[in-house]
This record gives sequence, structure tokens and C-alpha cells, in this order.
Amino acid sequence: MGGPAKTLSQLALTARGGANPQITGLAVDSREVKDGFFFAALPGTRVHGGEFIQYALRMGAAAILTDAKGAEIAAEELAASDAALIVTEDPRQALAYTAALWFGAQPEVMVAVTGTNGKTSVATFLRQIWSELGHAAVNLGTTGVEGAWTAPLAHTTPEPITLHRCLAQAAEAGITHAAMEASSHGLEQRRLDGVRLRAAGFTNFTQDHLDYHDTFEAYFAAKEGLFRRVLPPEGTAVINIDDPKGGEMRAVAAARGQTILAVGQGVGDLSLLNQRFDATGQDVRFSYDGKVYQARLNLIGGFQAQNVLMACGLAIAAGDDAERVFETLPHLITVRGRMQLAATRDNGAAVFVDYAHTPDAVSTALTALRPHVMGRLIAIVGAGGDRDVGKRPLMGQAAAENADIVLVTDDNPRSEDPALIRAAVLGGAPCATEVGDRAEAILRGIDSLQPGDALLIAGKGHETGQIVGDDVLPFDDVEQASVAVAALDGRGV
Ligand SMILES: CC(=O)N[C@H]1[C@@H](OP(=O)(O)OP(=O)(O)OC[C@H]2O[C@@H](n3ccc(=O)[nH]c3=O)[C@H](O)[C@@H]2O)O[C@H](CO)[C@@H](O)[C@@H]1O[C@H](C)C(=O)N[C@@H](C)C(=O)N[C@H](CCC(=O)O)C(=O)O
Ligand SMILES: Nc1ncnc2c1ncn2[C@@H]1O[C@H](COP(=O)(O)OP(=O)(O)OP(=O)(O)O)[C@@H](O)[C@H]1O
Ligand SMILES: N[C@H](CCC[C@H](N)C(=O)O)C(=O)O
Repeated sequence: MGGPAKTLSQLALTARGGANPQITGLAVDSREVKDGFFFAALPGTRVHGGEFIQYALRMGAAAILTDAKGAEIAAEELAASDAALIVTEDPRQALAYTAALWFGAQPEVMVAVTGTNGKTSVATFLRQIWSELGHAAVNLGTTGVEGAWTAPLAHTTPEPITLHRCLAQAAEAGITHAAMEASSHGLEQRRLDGVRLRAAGFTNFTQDHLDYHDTFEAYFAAKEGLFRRVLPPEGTAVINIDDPKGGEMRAVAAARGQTILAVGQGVGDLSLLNQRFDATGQDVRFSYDGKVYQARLNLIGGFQAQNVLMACGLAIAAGDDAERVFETLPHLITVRGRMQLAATRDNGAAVFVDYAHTPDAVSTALTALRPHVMGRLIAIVGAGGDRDVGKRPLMGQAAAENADIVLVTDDNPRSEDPALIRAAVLGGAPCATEVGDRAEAILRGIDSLQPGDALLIAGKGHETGQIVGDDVLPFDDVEQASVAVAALDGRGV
């Protein structure tokens, strides 16, 4: 994949001294370098990639891309080598454009969506809409590549080499439409800079990832990069103007000359007017271009209507007819691990699995379940290890404020002591019950369900493993829920 060797100049790169070798492949990790490769030695969060230039040269690298620091670290080895050297202030951006040129093809219609919560949901709904309209479509993000062509992904927004390899494979497989998620890490690290977008969406902005971005301002600046840098001026920005940061994002996009399509509740170009909830979903009324529409959504959770409207806005912005887009809405199905009905007890009580792993998502998910539930709302929450520590008590608080009963349990403790993470979550939910073992928490939560009650198991959604230290132990909330219901109600799974 990537075709035959290309010279540096074919990749729009200029090396010091004008060297122009043939490149046989690209690598961002020195351990993947082979003879004739281009190695991007990037400044890292733990170490500078310049430390691995010596190894890459030994493996036969024909060209090295780095910044001044990387060139300084490997000055001696570079001087002794005849590999071409490209030094730039922003090697991550250069890598993104190089990967785009190397792999060449991208699906013809590409859009991206950013925001703290809702990216996977919007991208998945958009892919479903496109598929209903007859387009060969995929969505790419936290749940991998899904749709007419599938592949696993390790990141929500893959690094440029993986991303462009994947886009080129999708294009070669006949995929014409792709909706991708733009994570703040991905934007900040310029992973999307070489992607040709027609439209981009902004869902919302609340607390997450402050372990990486340090401040809210830096976190927002990363997200803004989608409209400030990646989406071209002729693209359409689909903005949720209900979010307190929506106005700011709209101003960034407008200043760049992008067309704005505002989505909101009772305001905006695509405006949600009413919602009526029942046990299996909701009926929605909305307006677009001066006309009022009504549609059935077989989706649980009021916020999913906002995500659906954002997906509609992106489909329209990317070129589809609005009336035809709206006709697809009754066919949309639950996104894996997002307000997914995992099991139902014999007494009718329902168990939902959801990926809420931020304070706002926990409160949104629980608030959204209320109108679908007659009895009590029980929540199981936990927070991930090696992630934003500030969000832990806030997640506990969000659960305590919006559920009738809360159980605090483990969610990917990674390298941390799970008891300390639980203690931090319990700090915001002092009345909660602590049950470290997640399977036991699920069993106890389900055991307590009475007729009309519902249980929300938050945090892991589609995930299939519990990360403890360096081990990934098989664990699937949906599976655990159905096993527990079967055991308690005396049926086979
Ligand atoms: C924090 C973060 O985003 N790190 C990403 C970053 O790596 P880094 O800066 O930490 O790398 P490093 O370990 O300091 O090493 C520096 C450089 O040396 C290279 N290296 C390292 C060792 C070696 O032997 N040889 C070598 O060449 C590395 O490939 C790297 O380019 O650049 C790497 C290459 O592009 C990424 O793989 C890596 O993602 C790591 C694995 C990661 O877990 N990222 C997560 C946090 C992430 O990106 N998450 C987002 C957000 C999800 C969400 O919204 O919830 C996502 O898009 O998935
Ligand atoms: N529009 C929304 N507003 C607030 N919360 C939402 C919204 N959409 C989804 N959520 C909550 O966030 C959770 C994660 O949703 P989703 O996976 O779509 O977001 P994401 O941005 O892709 O997250 P990540 O990048 O971390 O995977 C959902 O399970 C739900 O609890
Ligand atoms: N993309 C998010 C997912 C978090 C999911 C939750 N289960 C956790 O492990 O904290 C992250 O890596 O921060």
C-alpha cells in the first residue's frame, strides 16, 4: 500500500543540501524502519524521537524528518550518514502532508466531528444516514472503522501513516463517504492535517483530558484547530450553538470564511423543537429551512436527537438533499455501547450500557434516561486510571445528583491503585456503595432492580477489556449484564 517508491520531491519535501532519494516506505516508530524508509523523528511526550534516529539510520532509513532539537540530538550520526535530512519547526504537520501524498487516495466525501462527547455517535449516525441513501460509507474512530468496510483502530484519531493507509484502503475498496472523529490529541498532534474535509462538526465542550492538555484553554485551542486549520475556508462548519462554547467556535469558522450551519434547540438553521419519549425511543419535531418535520427515532436519550441533527447537518453540508436525509431517520439504530439496551429482567426493568466517562456525559446519560423510566434509576460508575484525575469526584457527583442509587466500581485502573481511584469518585458521591469488582457491581445493581426501574452501567460502552496494569482482562459490560440477568432470572444466556 502506498504504491511504488517516491522521491522526496514527489512528496513535496525539501532536504538540506537538495538530496532527493527514493523513499520505499514511511515510519513514525524507529522499530518499523526498513531499507530506504522515511523516518519521522517527532518530539514526544516521554522522549524525543531524535533519540531513535541512530537506530533508524542503522536500519537503512533514506530520509529523516525532524525538528531542530531532533537534528541536534542526532547531529553526529546524521553528519556521518548520507541520509537526507528535513528539518522543520512542525514535523508532525509535515508528516501529515507527507502521509497524505504517499498514500494518495481518500474517500471523495470526508467530514470530521470534534467535541468532548458525541463524536462516535454523530459519526456513526452519519454513516448510517449515508448508507441508507445508497452511498458506500464508513465511520472511523473509537469503535474502529465501521460500515461498508471494517478495520480495527488503536486510536480515536489514528496517527497520519495509519490514518492515510486506512483512507487509501477504504477508497480502493470503493468507499466514497467517510465520517471521522477528531480527538483533541489528534488535532493537537496534527494527525488530521492532510485530510481533505468538506465539512466539520462541533458537538460540545466540557471537562476531559486535562492530564494531557493541562488547561481548559489549551484543550479548547486543540479542538478549535479543526475549524482554524484543517477544514478549508470553502468547507461548512456544523456547530452546536446550544453549547456555551458554540458561539466561539462559530466565530472561528466564520472568520475563516466557512459556511455555518447552526444546530440547536429552538434556535439555529437545524432546530430541535420538541421531543416526546417512550420506552423504546422518541418522536422528534424539528425545523430546517423554514419547514417543520417530524420523525421517529428508535433511540434512547434526548441527547441522541442532538447528535442525530448534527449528523443530518453534516450530511446536508456534504452534499445530500435535506428531505432525503430526514427520511432516513426512523432507520437509525443504537450506536454500540451508547445508551444500548443490554438486557431486560423478567420484571420489565431495563439495563443500559453507556460510554459516559466524563462528568458531563454521566449527568447527560442519567438525565436522558429519566423520561424513559417509571421507577428508580440506578447507576454504576467508575473512572479510568492514568487519565484526568480532576474529573473523578465530578463523575461521582454527577452520578449522585442524577441517580437514585449509585455503585462505584473499577473502570480500567491501568497503572494506578483502583482503591484510590474509587475513593476519588466516592469523594463526589459519599452516599454511594463501593463494589470494586465490576462484575459483582453489575450483578448487585441488576439484583436490586424492581419493576419500572432501570440501571445504567456507565464508562466502558463498547469496550471488551478491563485494563489492569499492563494486562487487558476480557470484560464486556453488555455480556456481563446478560449473564447476570440470566443467572438472577433463572434462564440460559
Ligand atoms: C499522548 C499521546 O497522544 N501520545 C502519542 C504520541 O506519542 P508520544 O509523544 O507519547 O511518544 P513518545 O513515547 O514520547 O515517543 C516519541 C516518539 O518516538 C518514537 N519512538 C519511540 C520508541 C522507539 O523505540 N522508537 C521510536 O521511534 C515514537 O513513535 C514517537 O513518535 O505520538 C505517537 C505517535 O504518533 C502516538 O502513538 C501516541 O499515542 C499514544 C499511544 C496514546 O495513547 N494516545 C492517546 C492518549 C490518544 O491519542 N488518545 C486520543 C483521544 C481519545 C479520546 O478522545 O478519548 C485518540 O485519538 O485516540
Ligand atoms: N451530545 C452529547 N452531549 C452530551 N453527552 C453526550 C452526547 N453524546 C454522547 N454523550 C455521552 O458521551 C458518551 C460517549 O459518546 P460518544 O462515544 O459518542 O462520544 P465521543 O466523543 O466519541 O467519546 P470518545 O472520543 O471518548 O470515544 C455517551 O455514551 C453519552 O453518555
Ligand atoms: N478515550 C477515552 C476513553 C475512556 C474510557 C474509560 N473506560 C476509561 O478507561 O477511562 C480515554 O482513553 O480517555
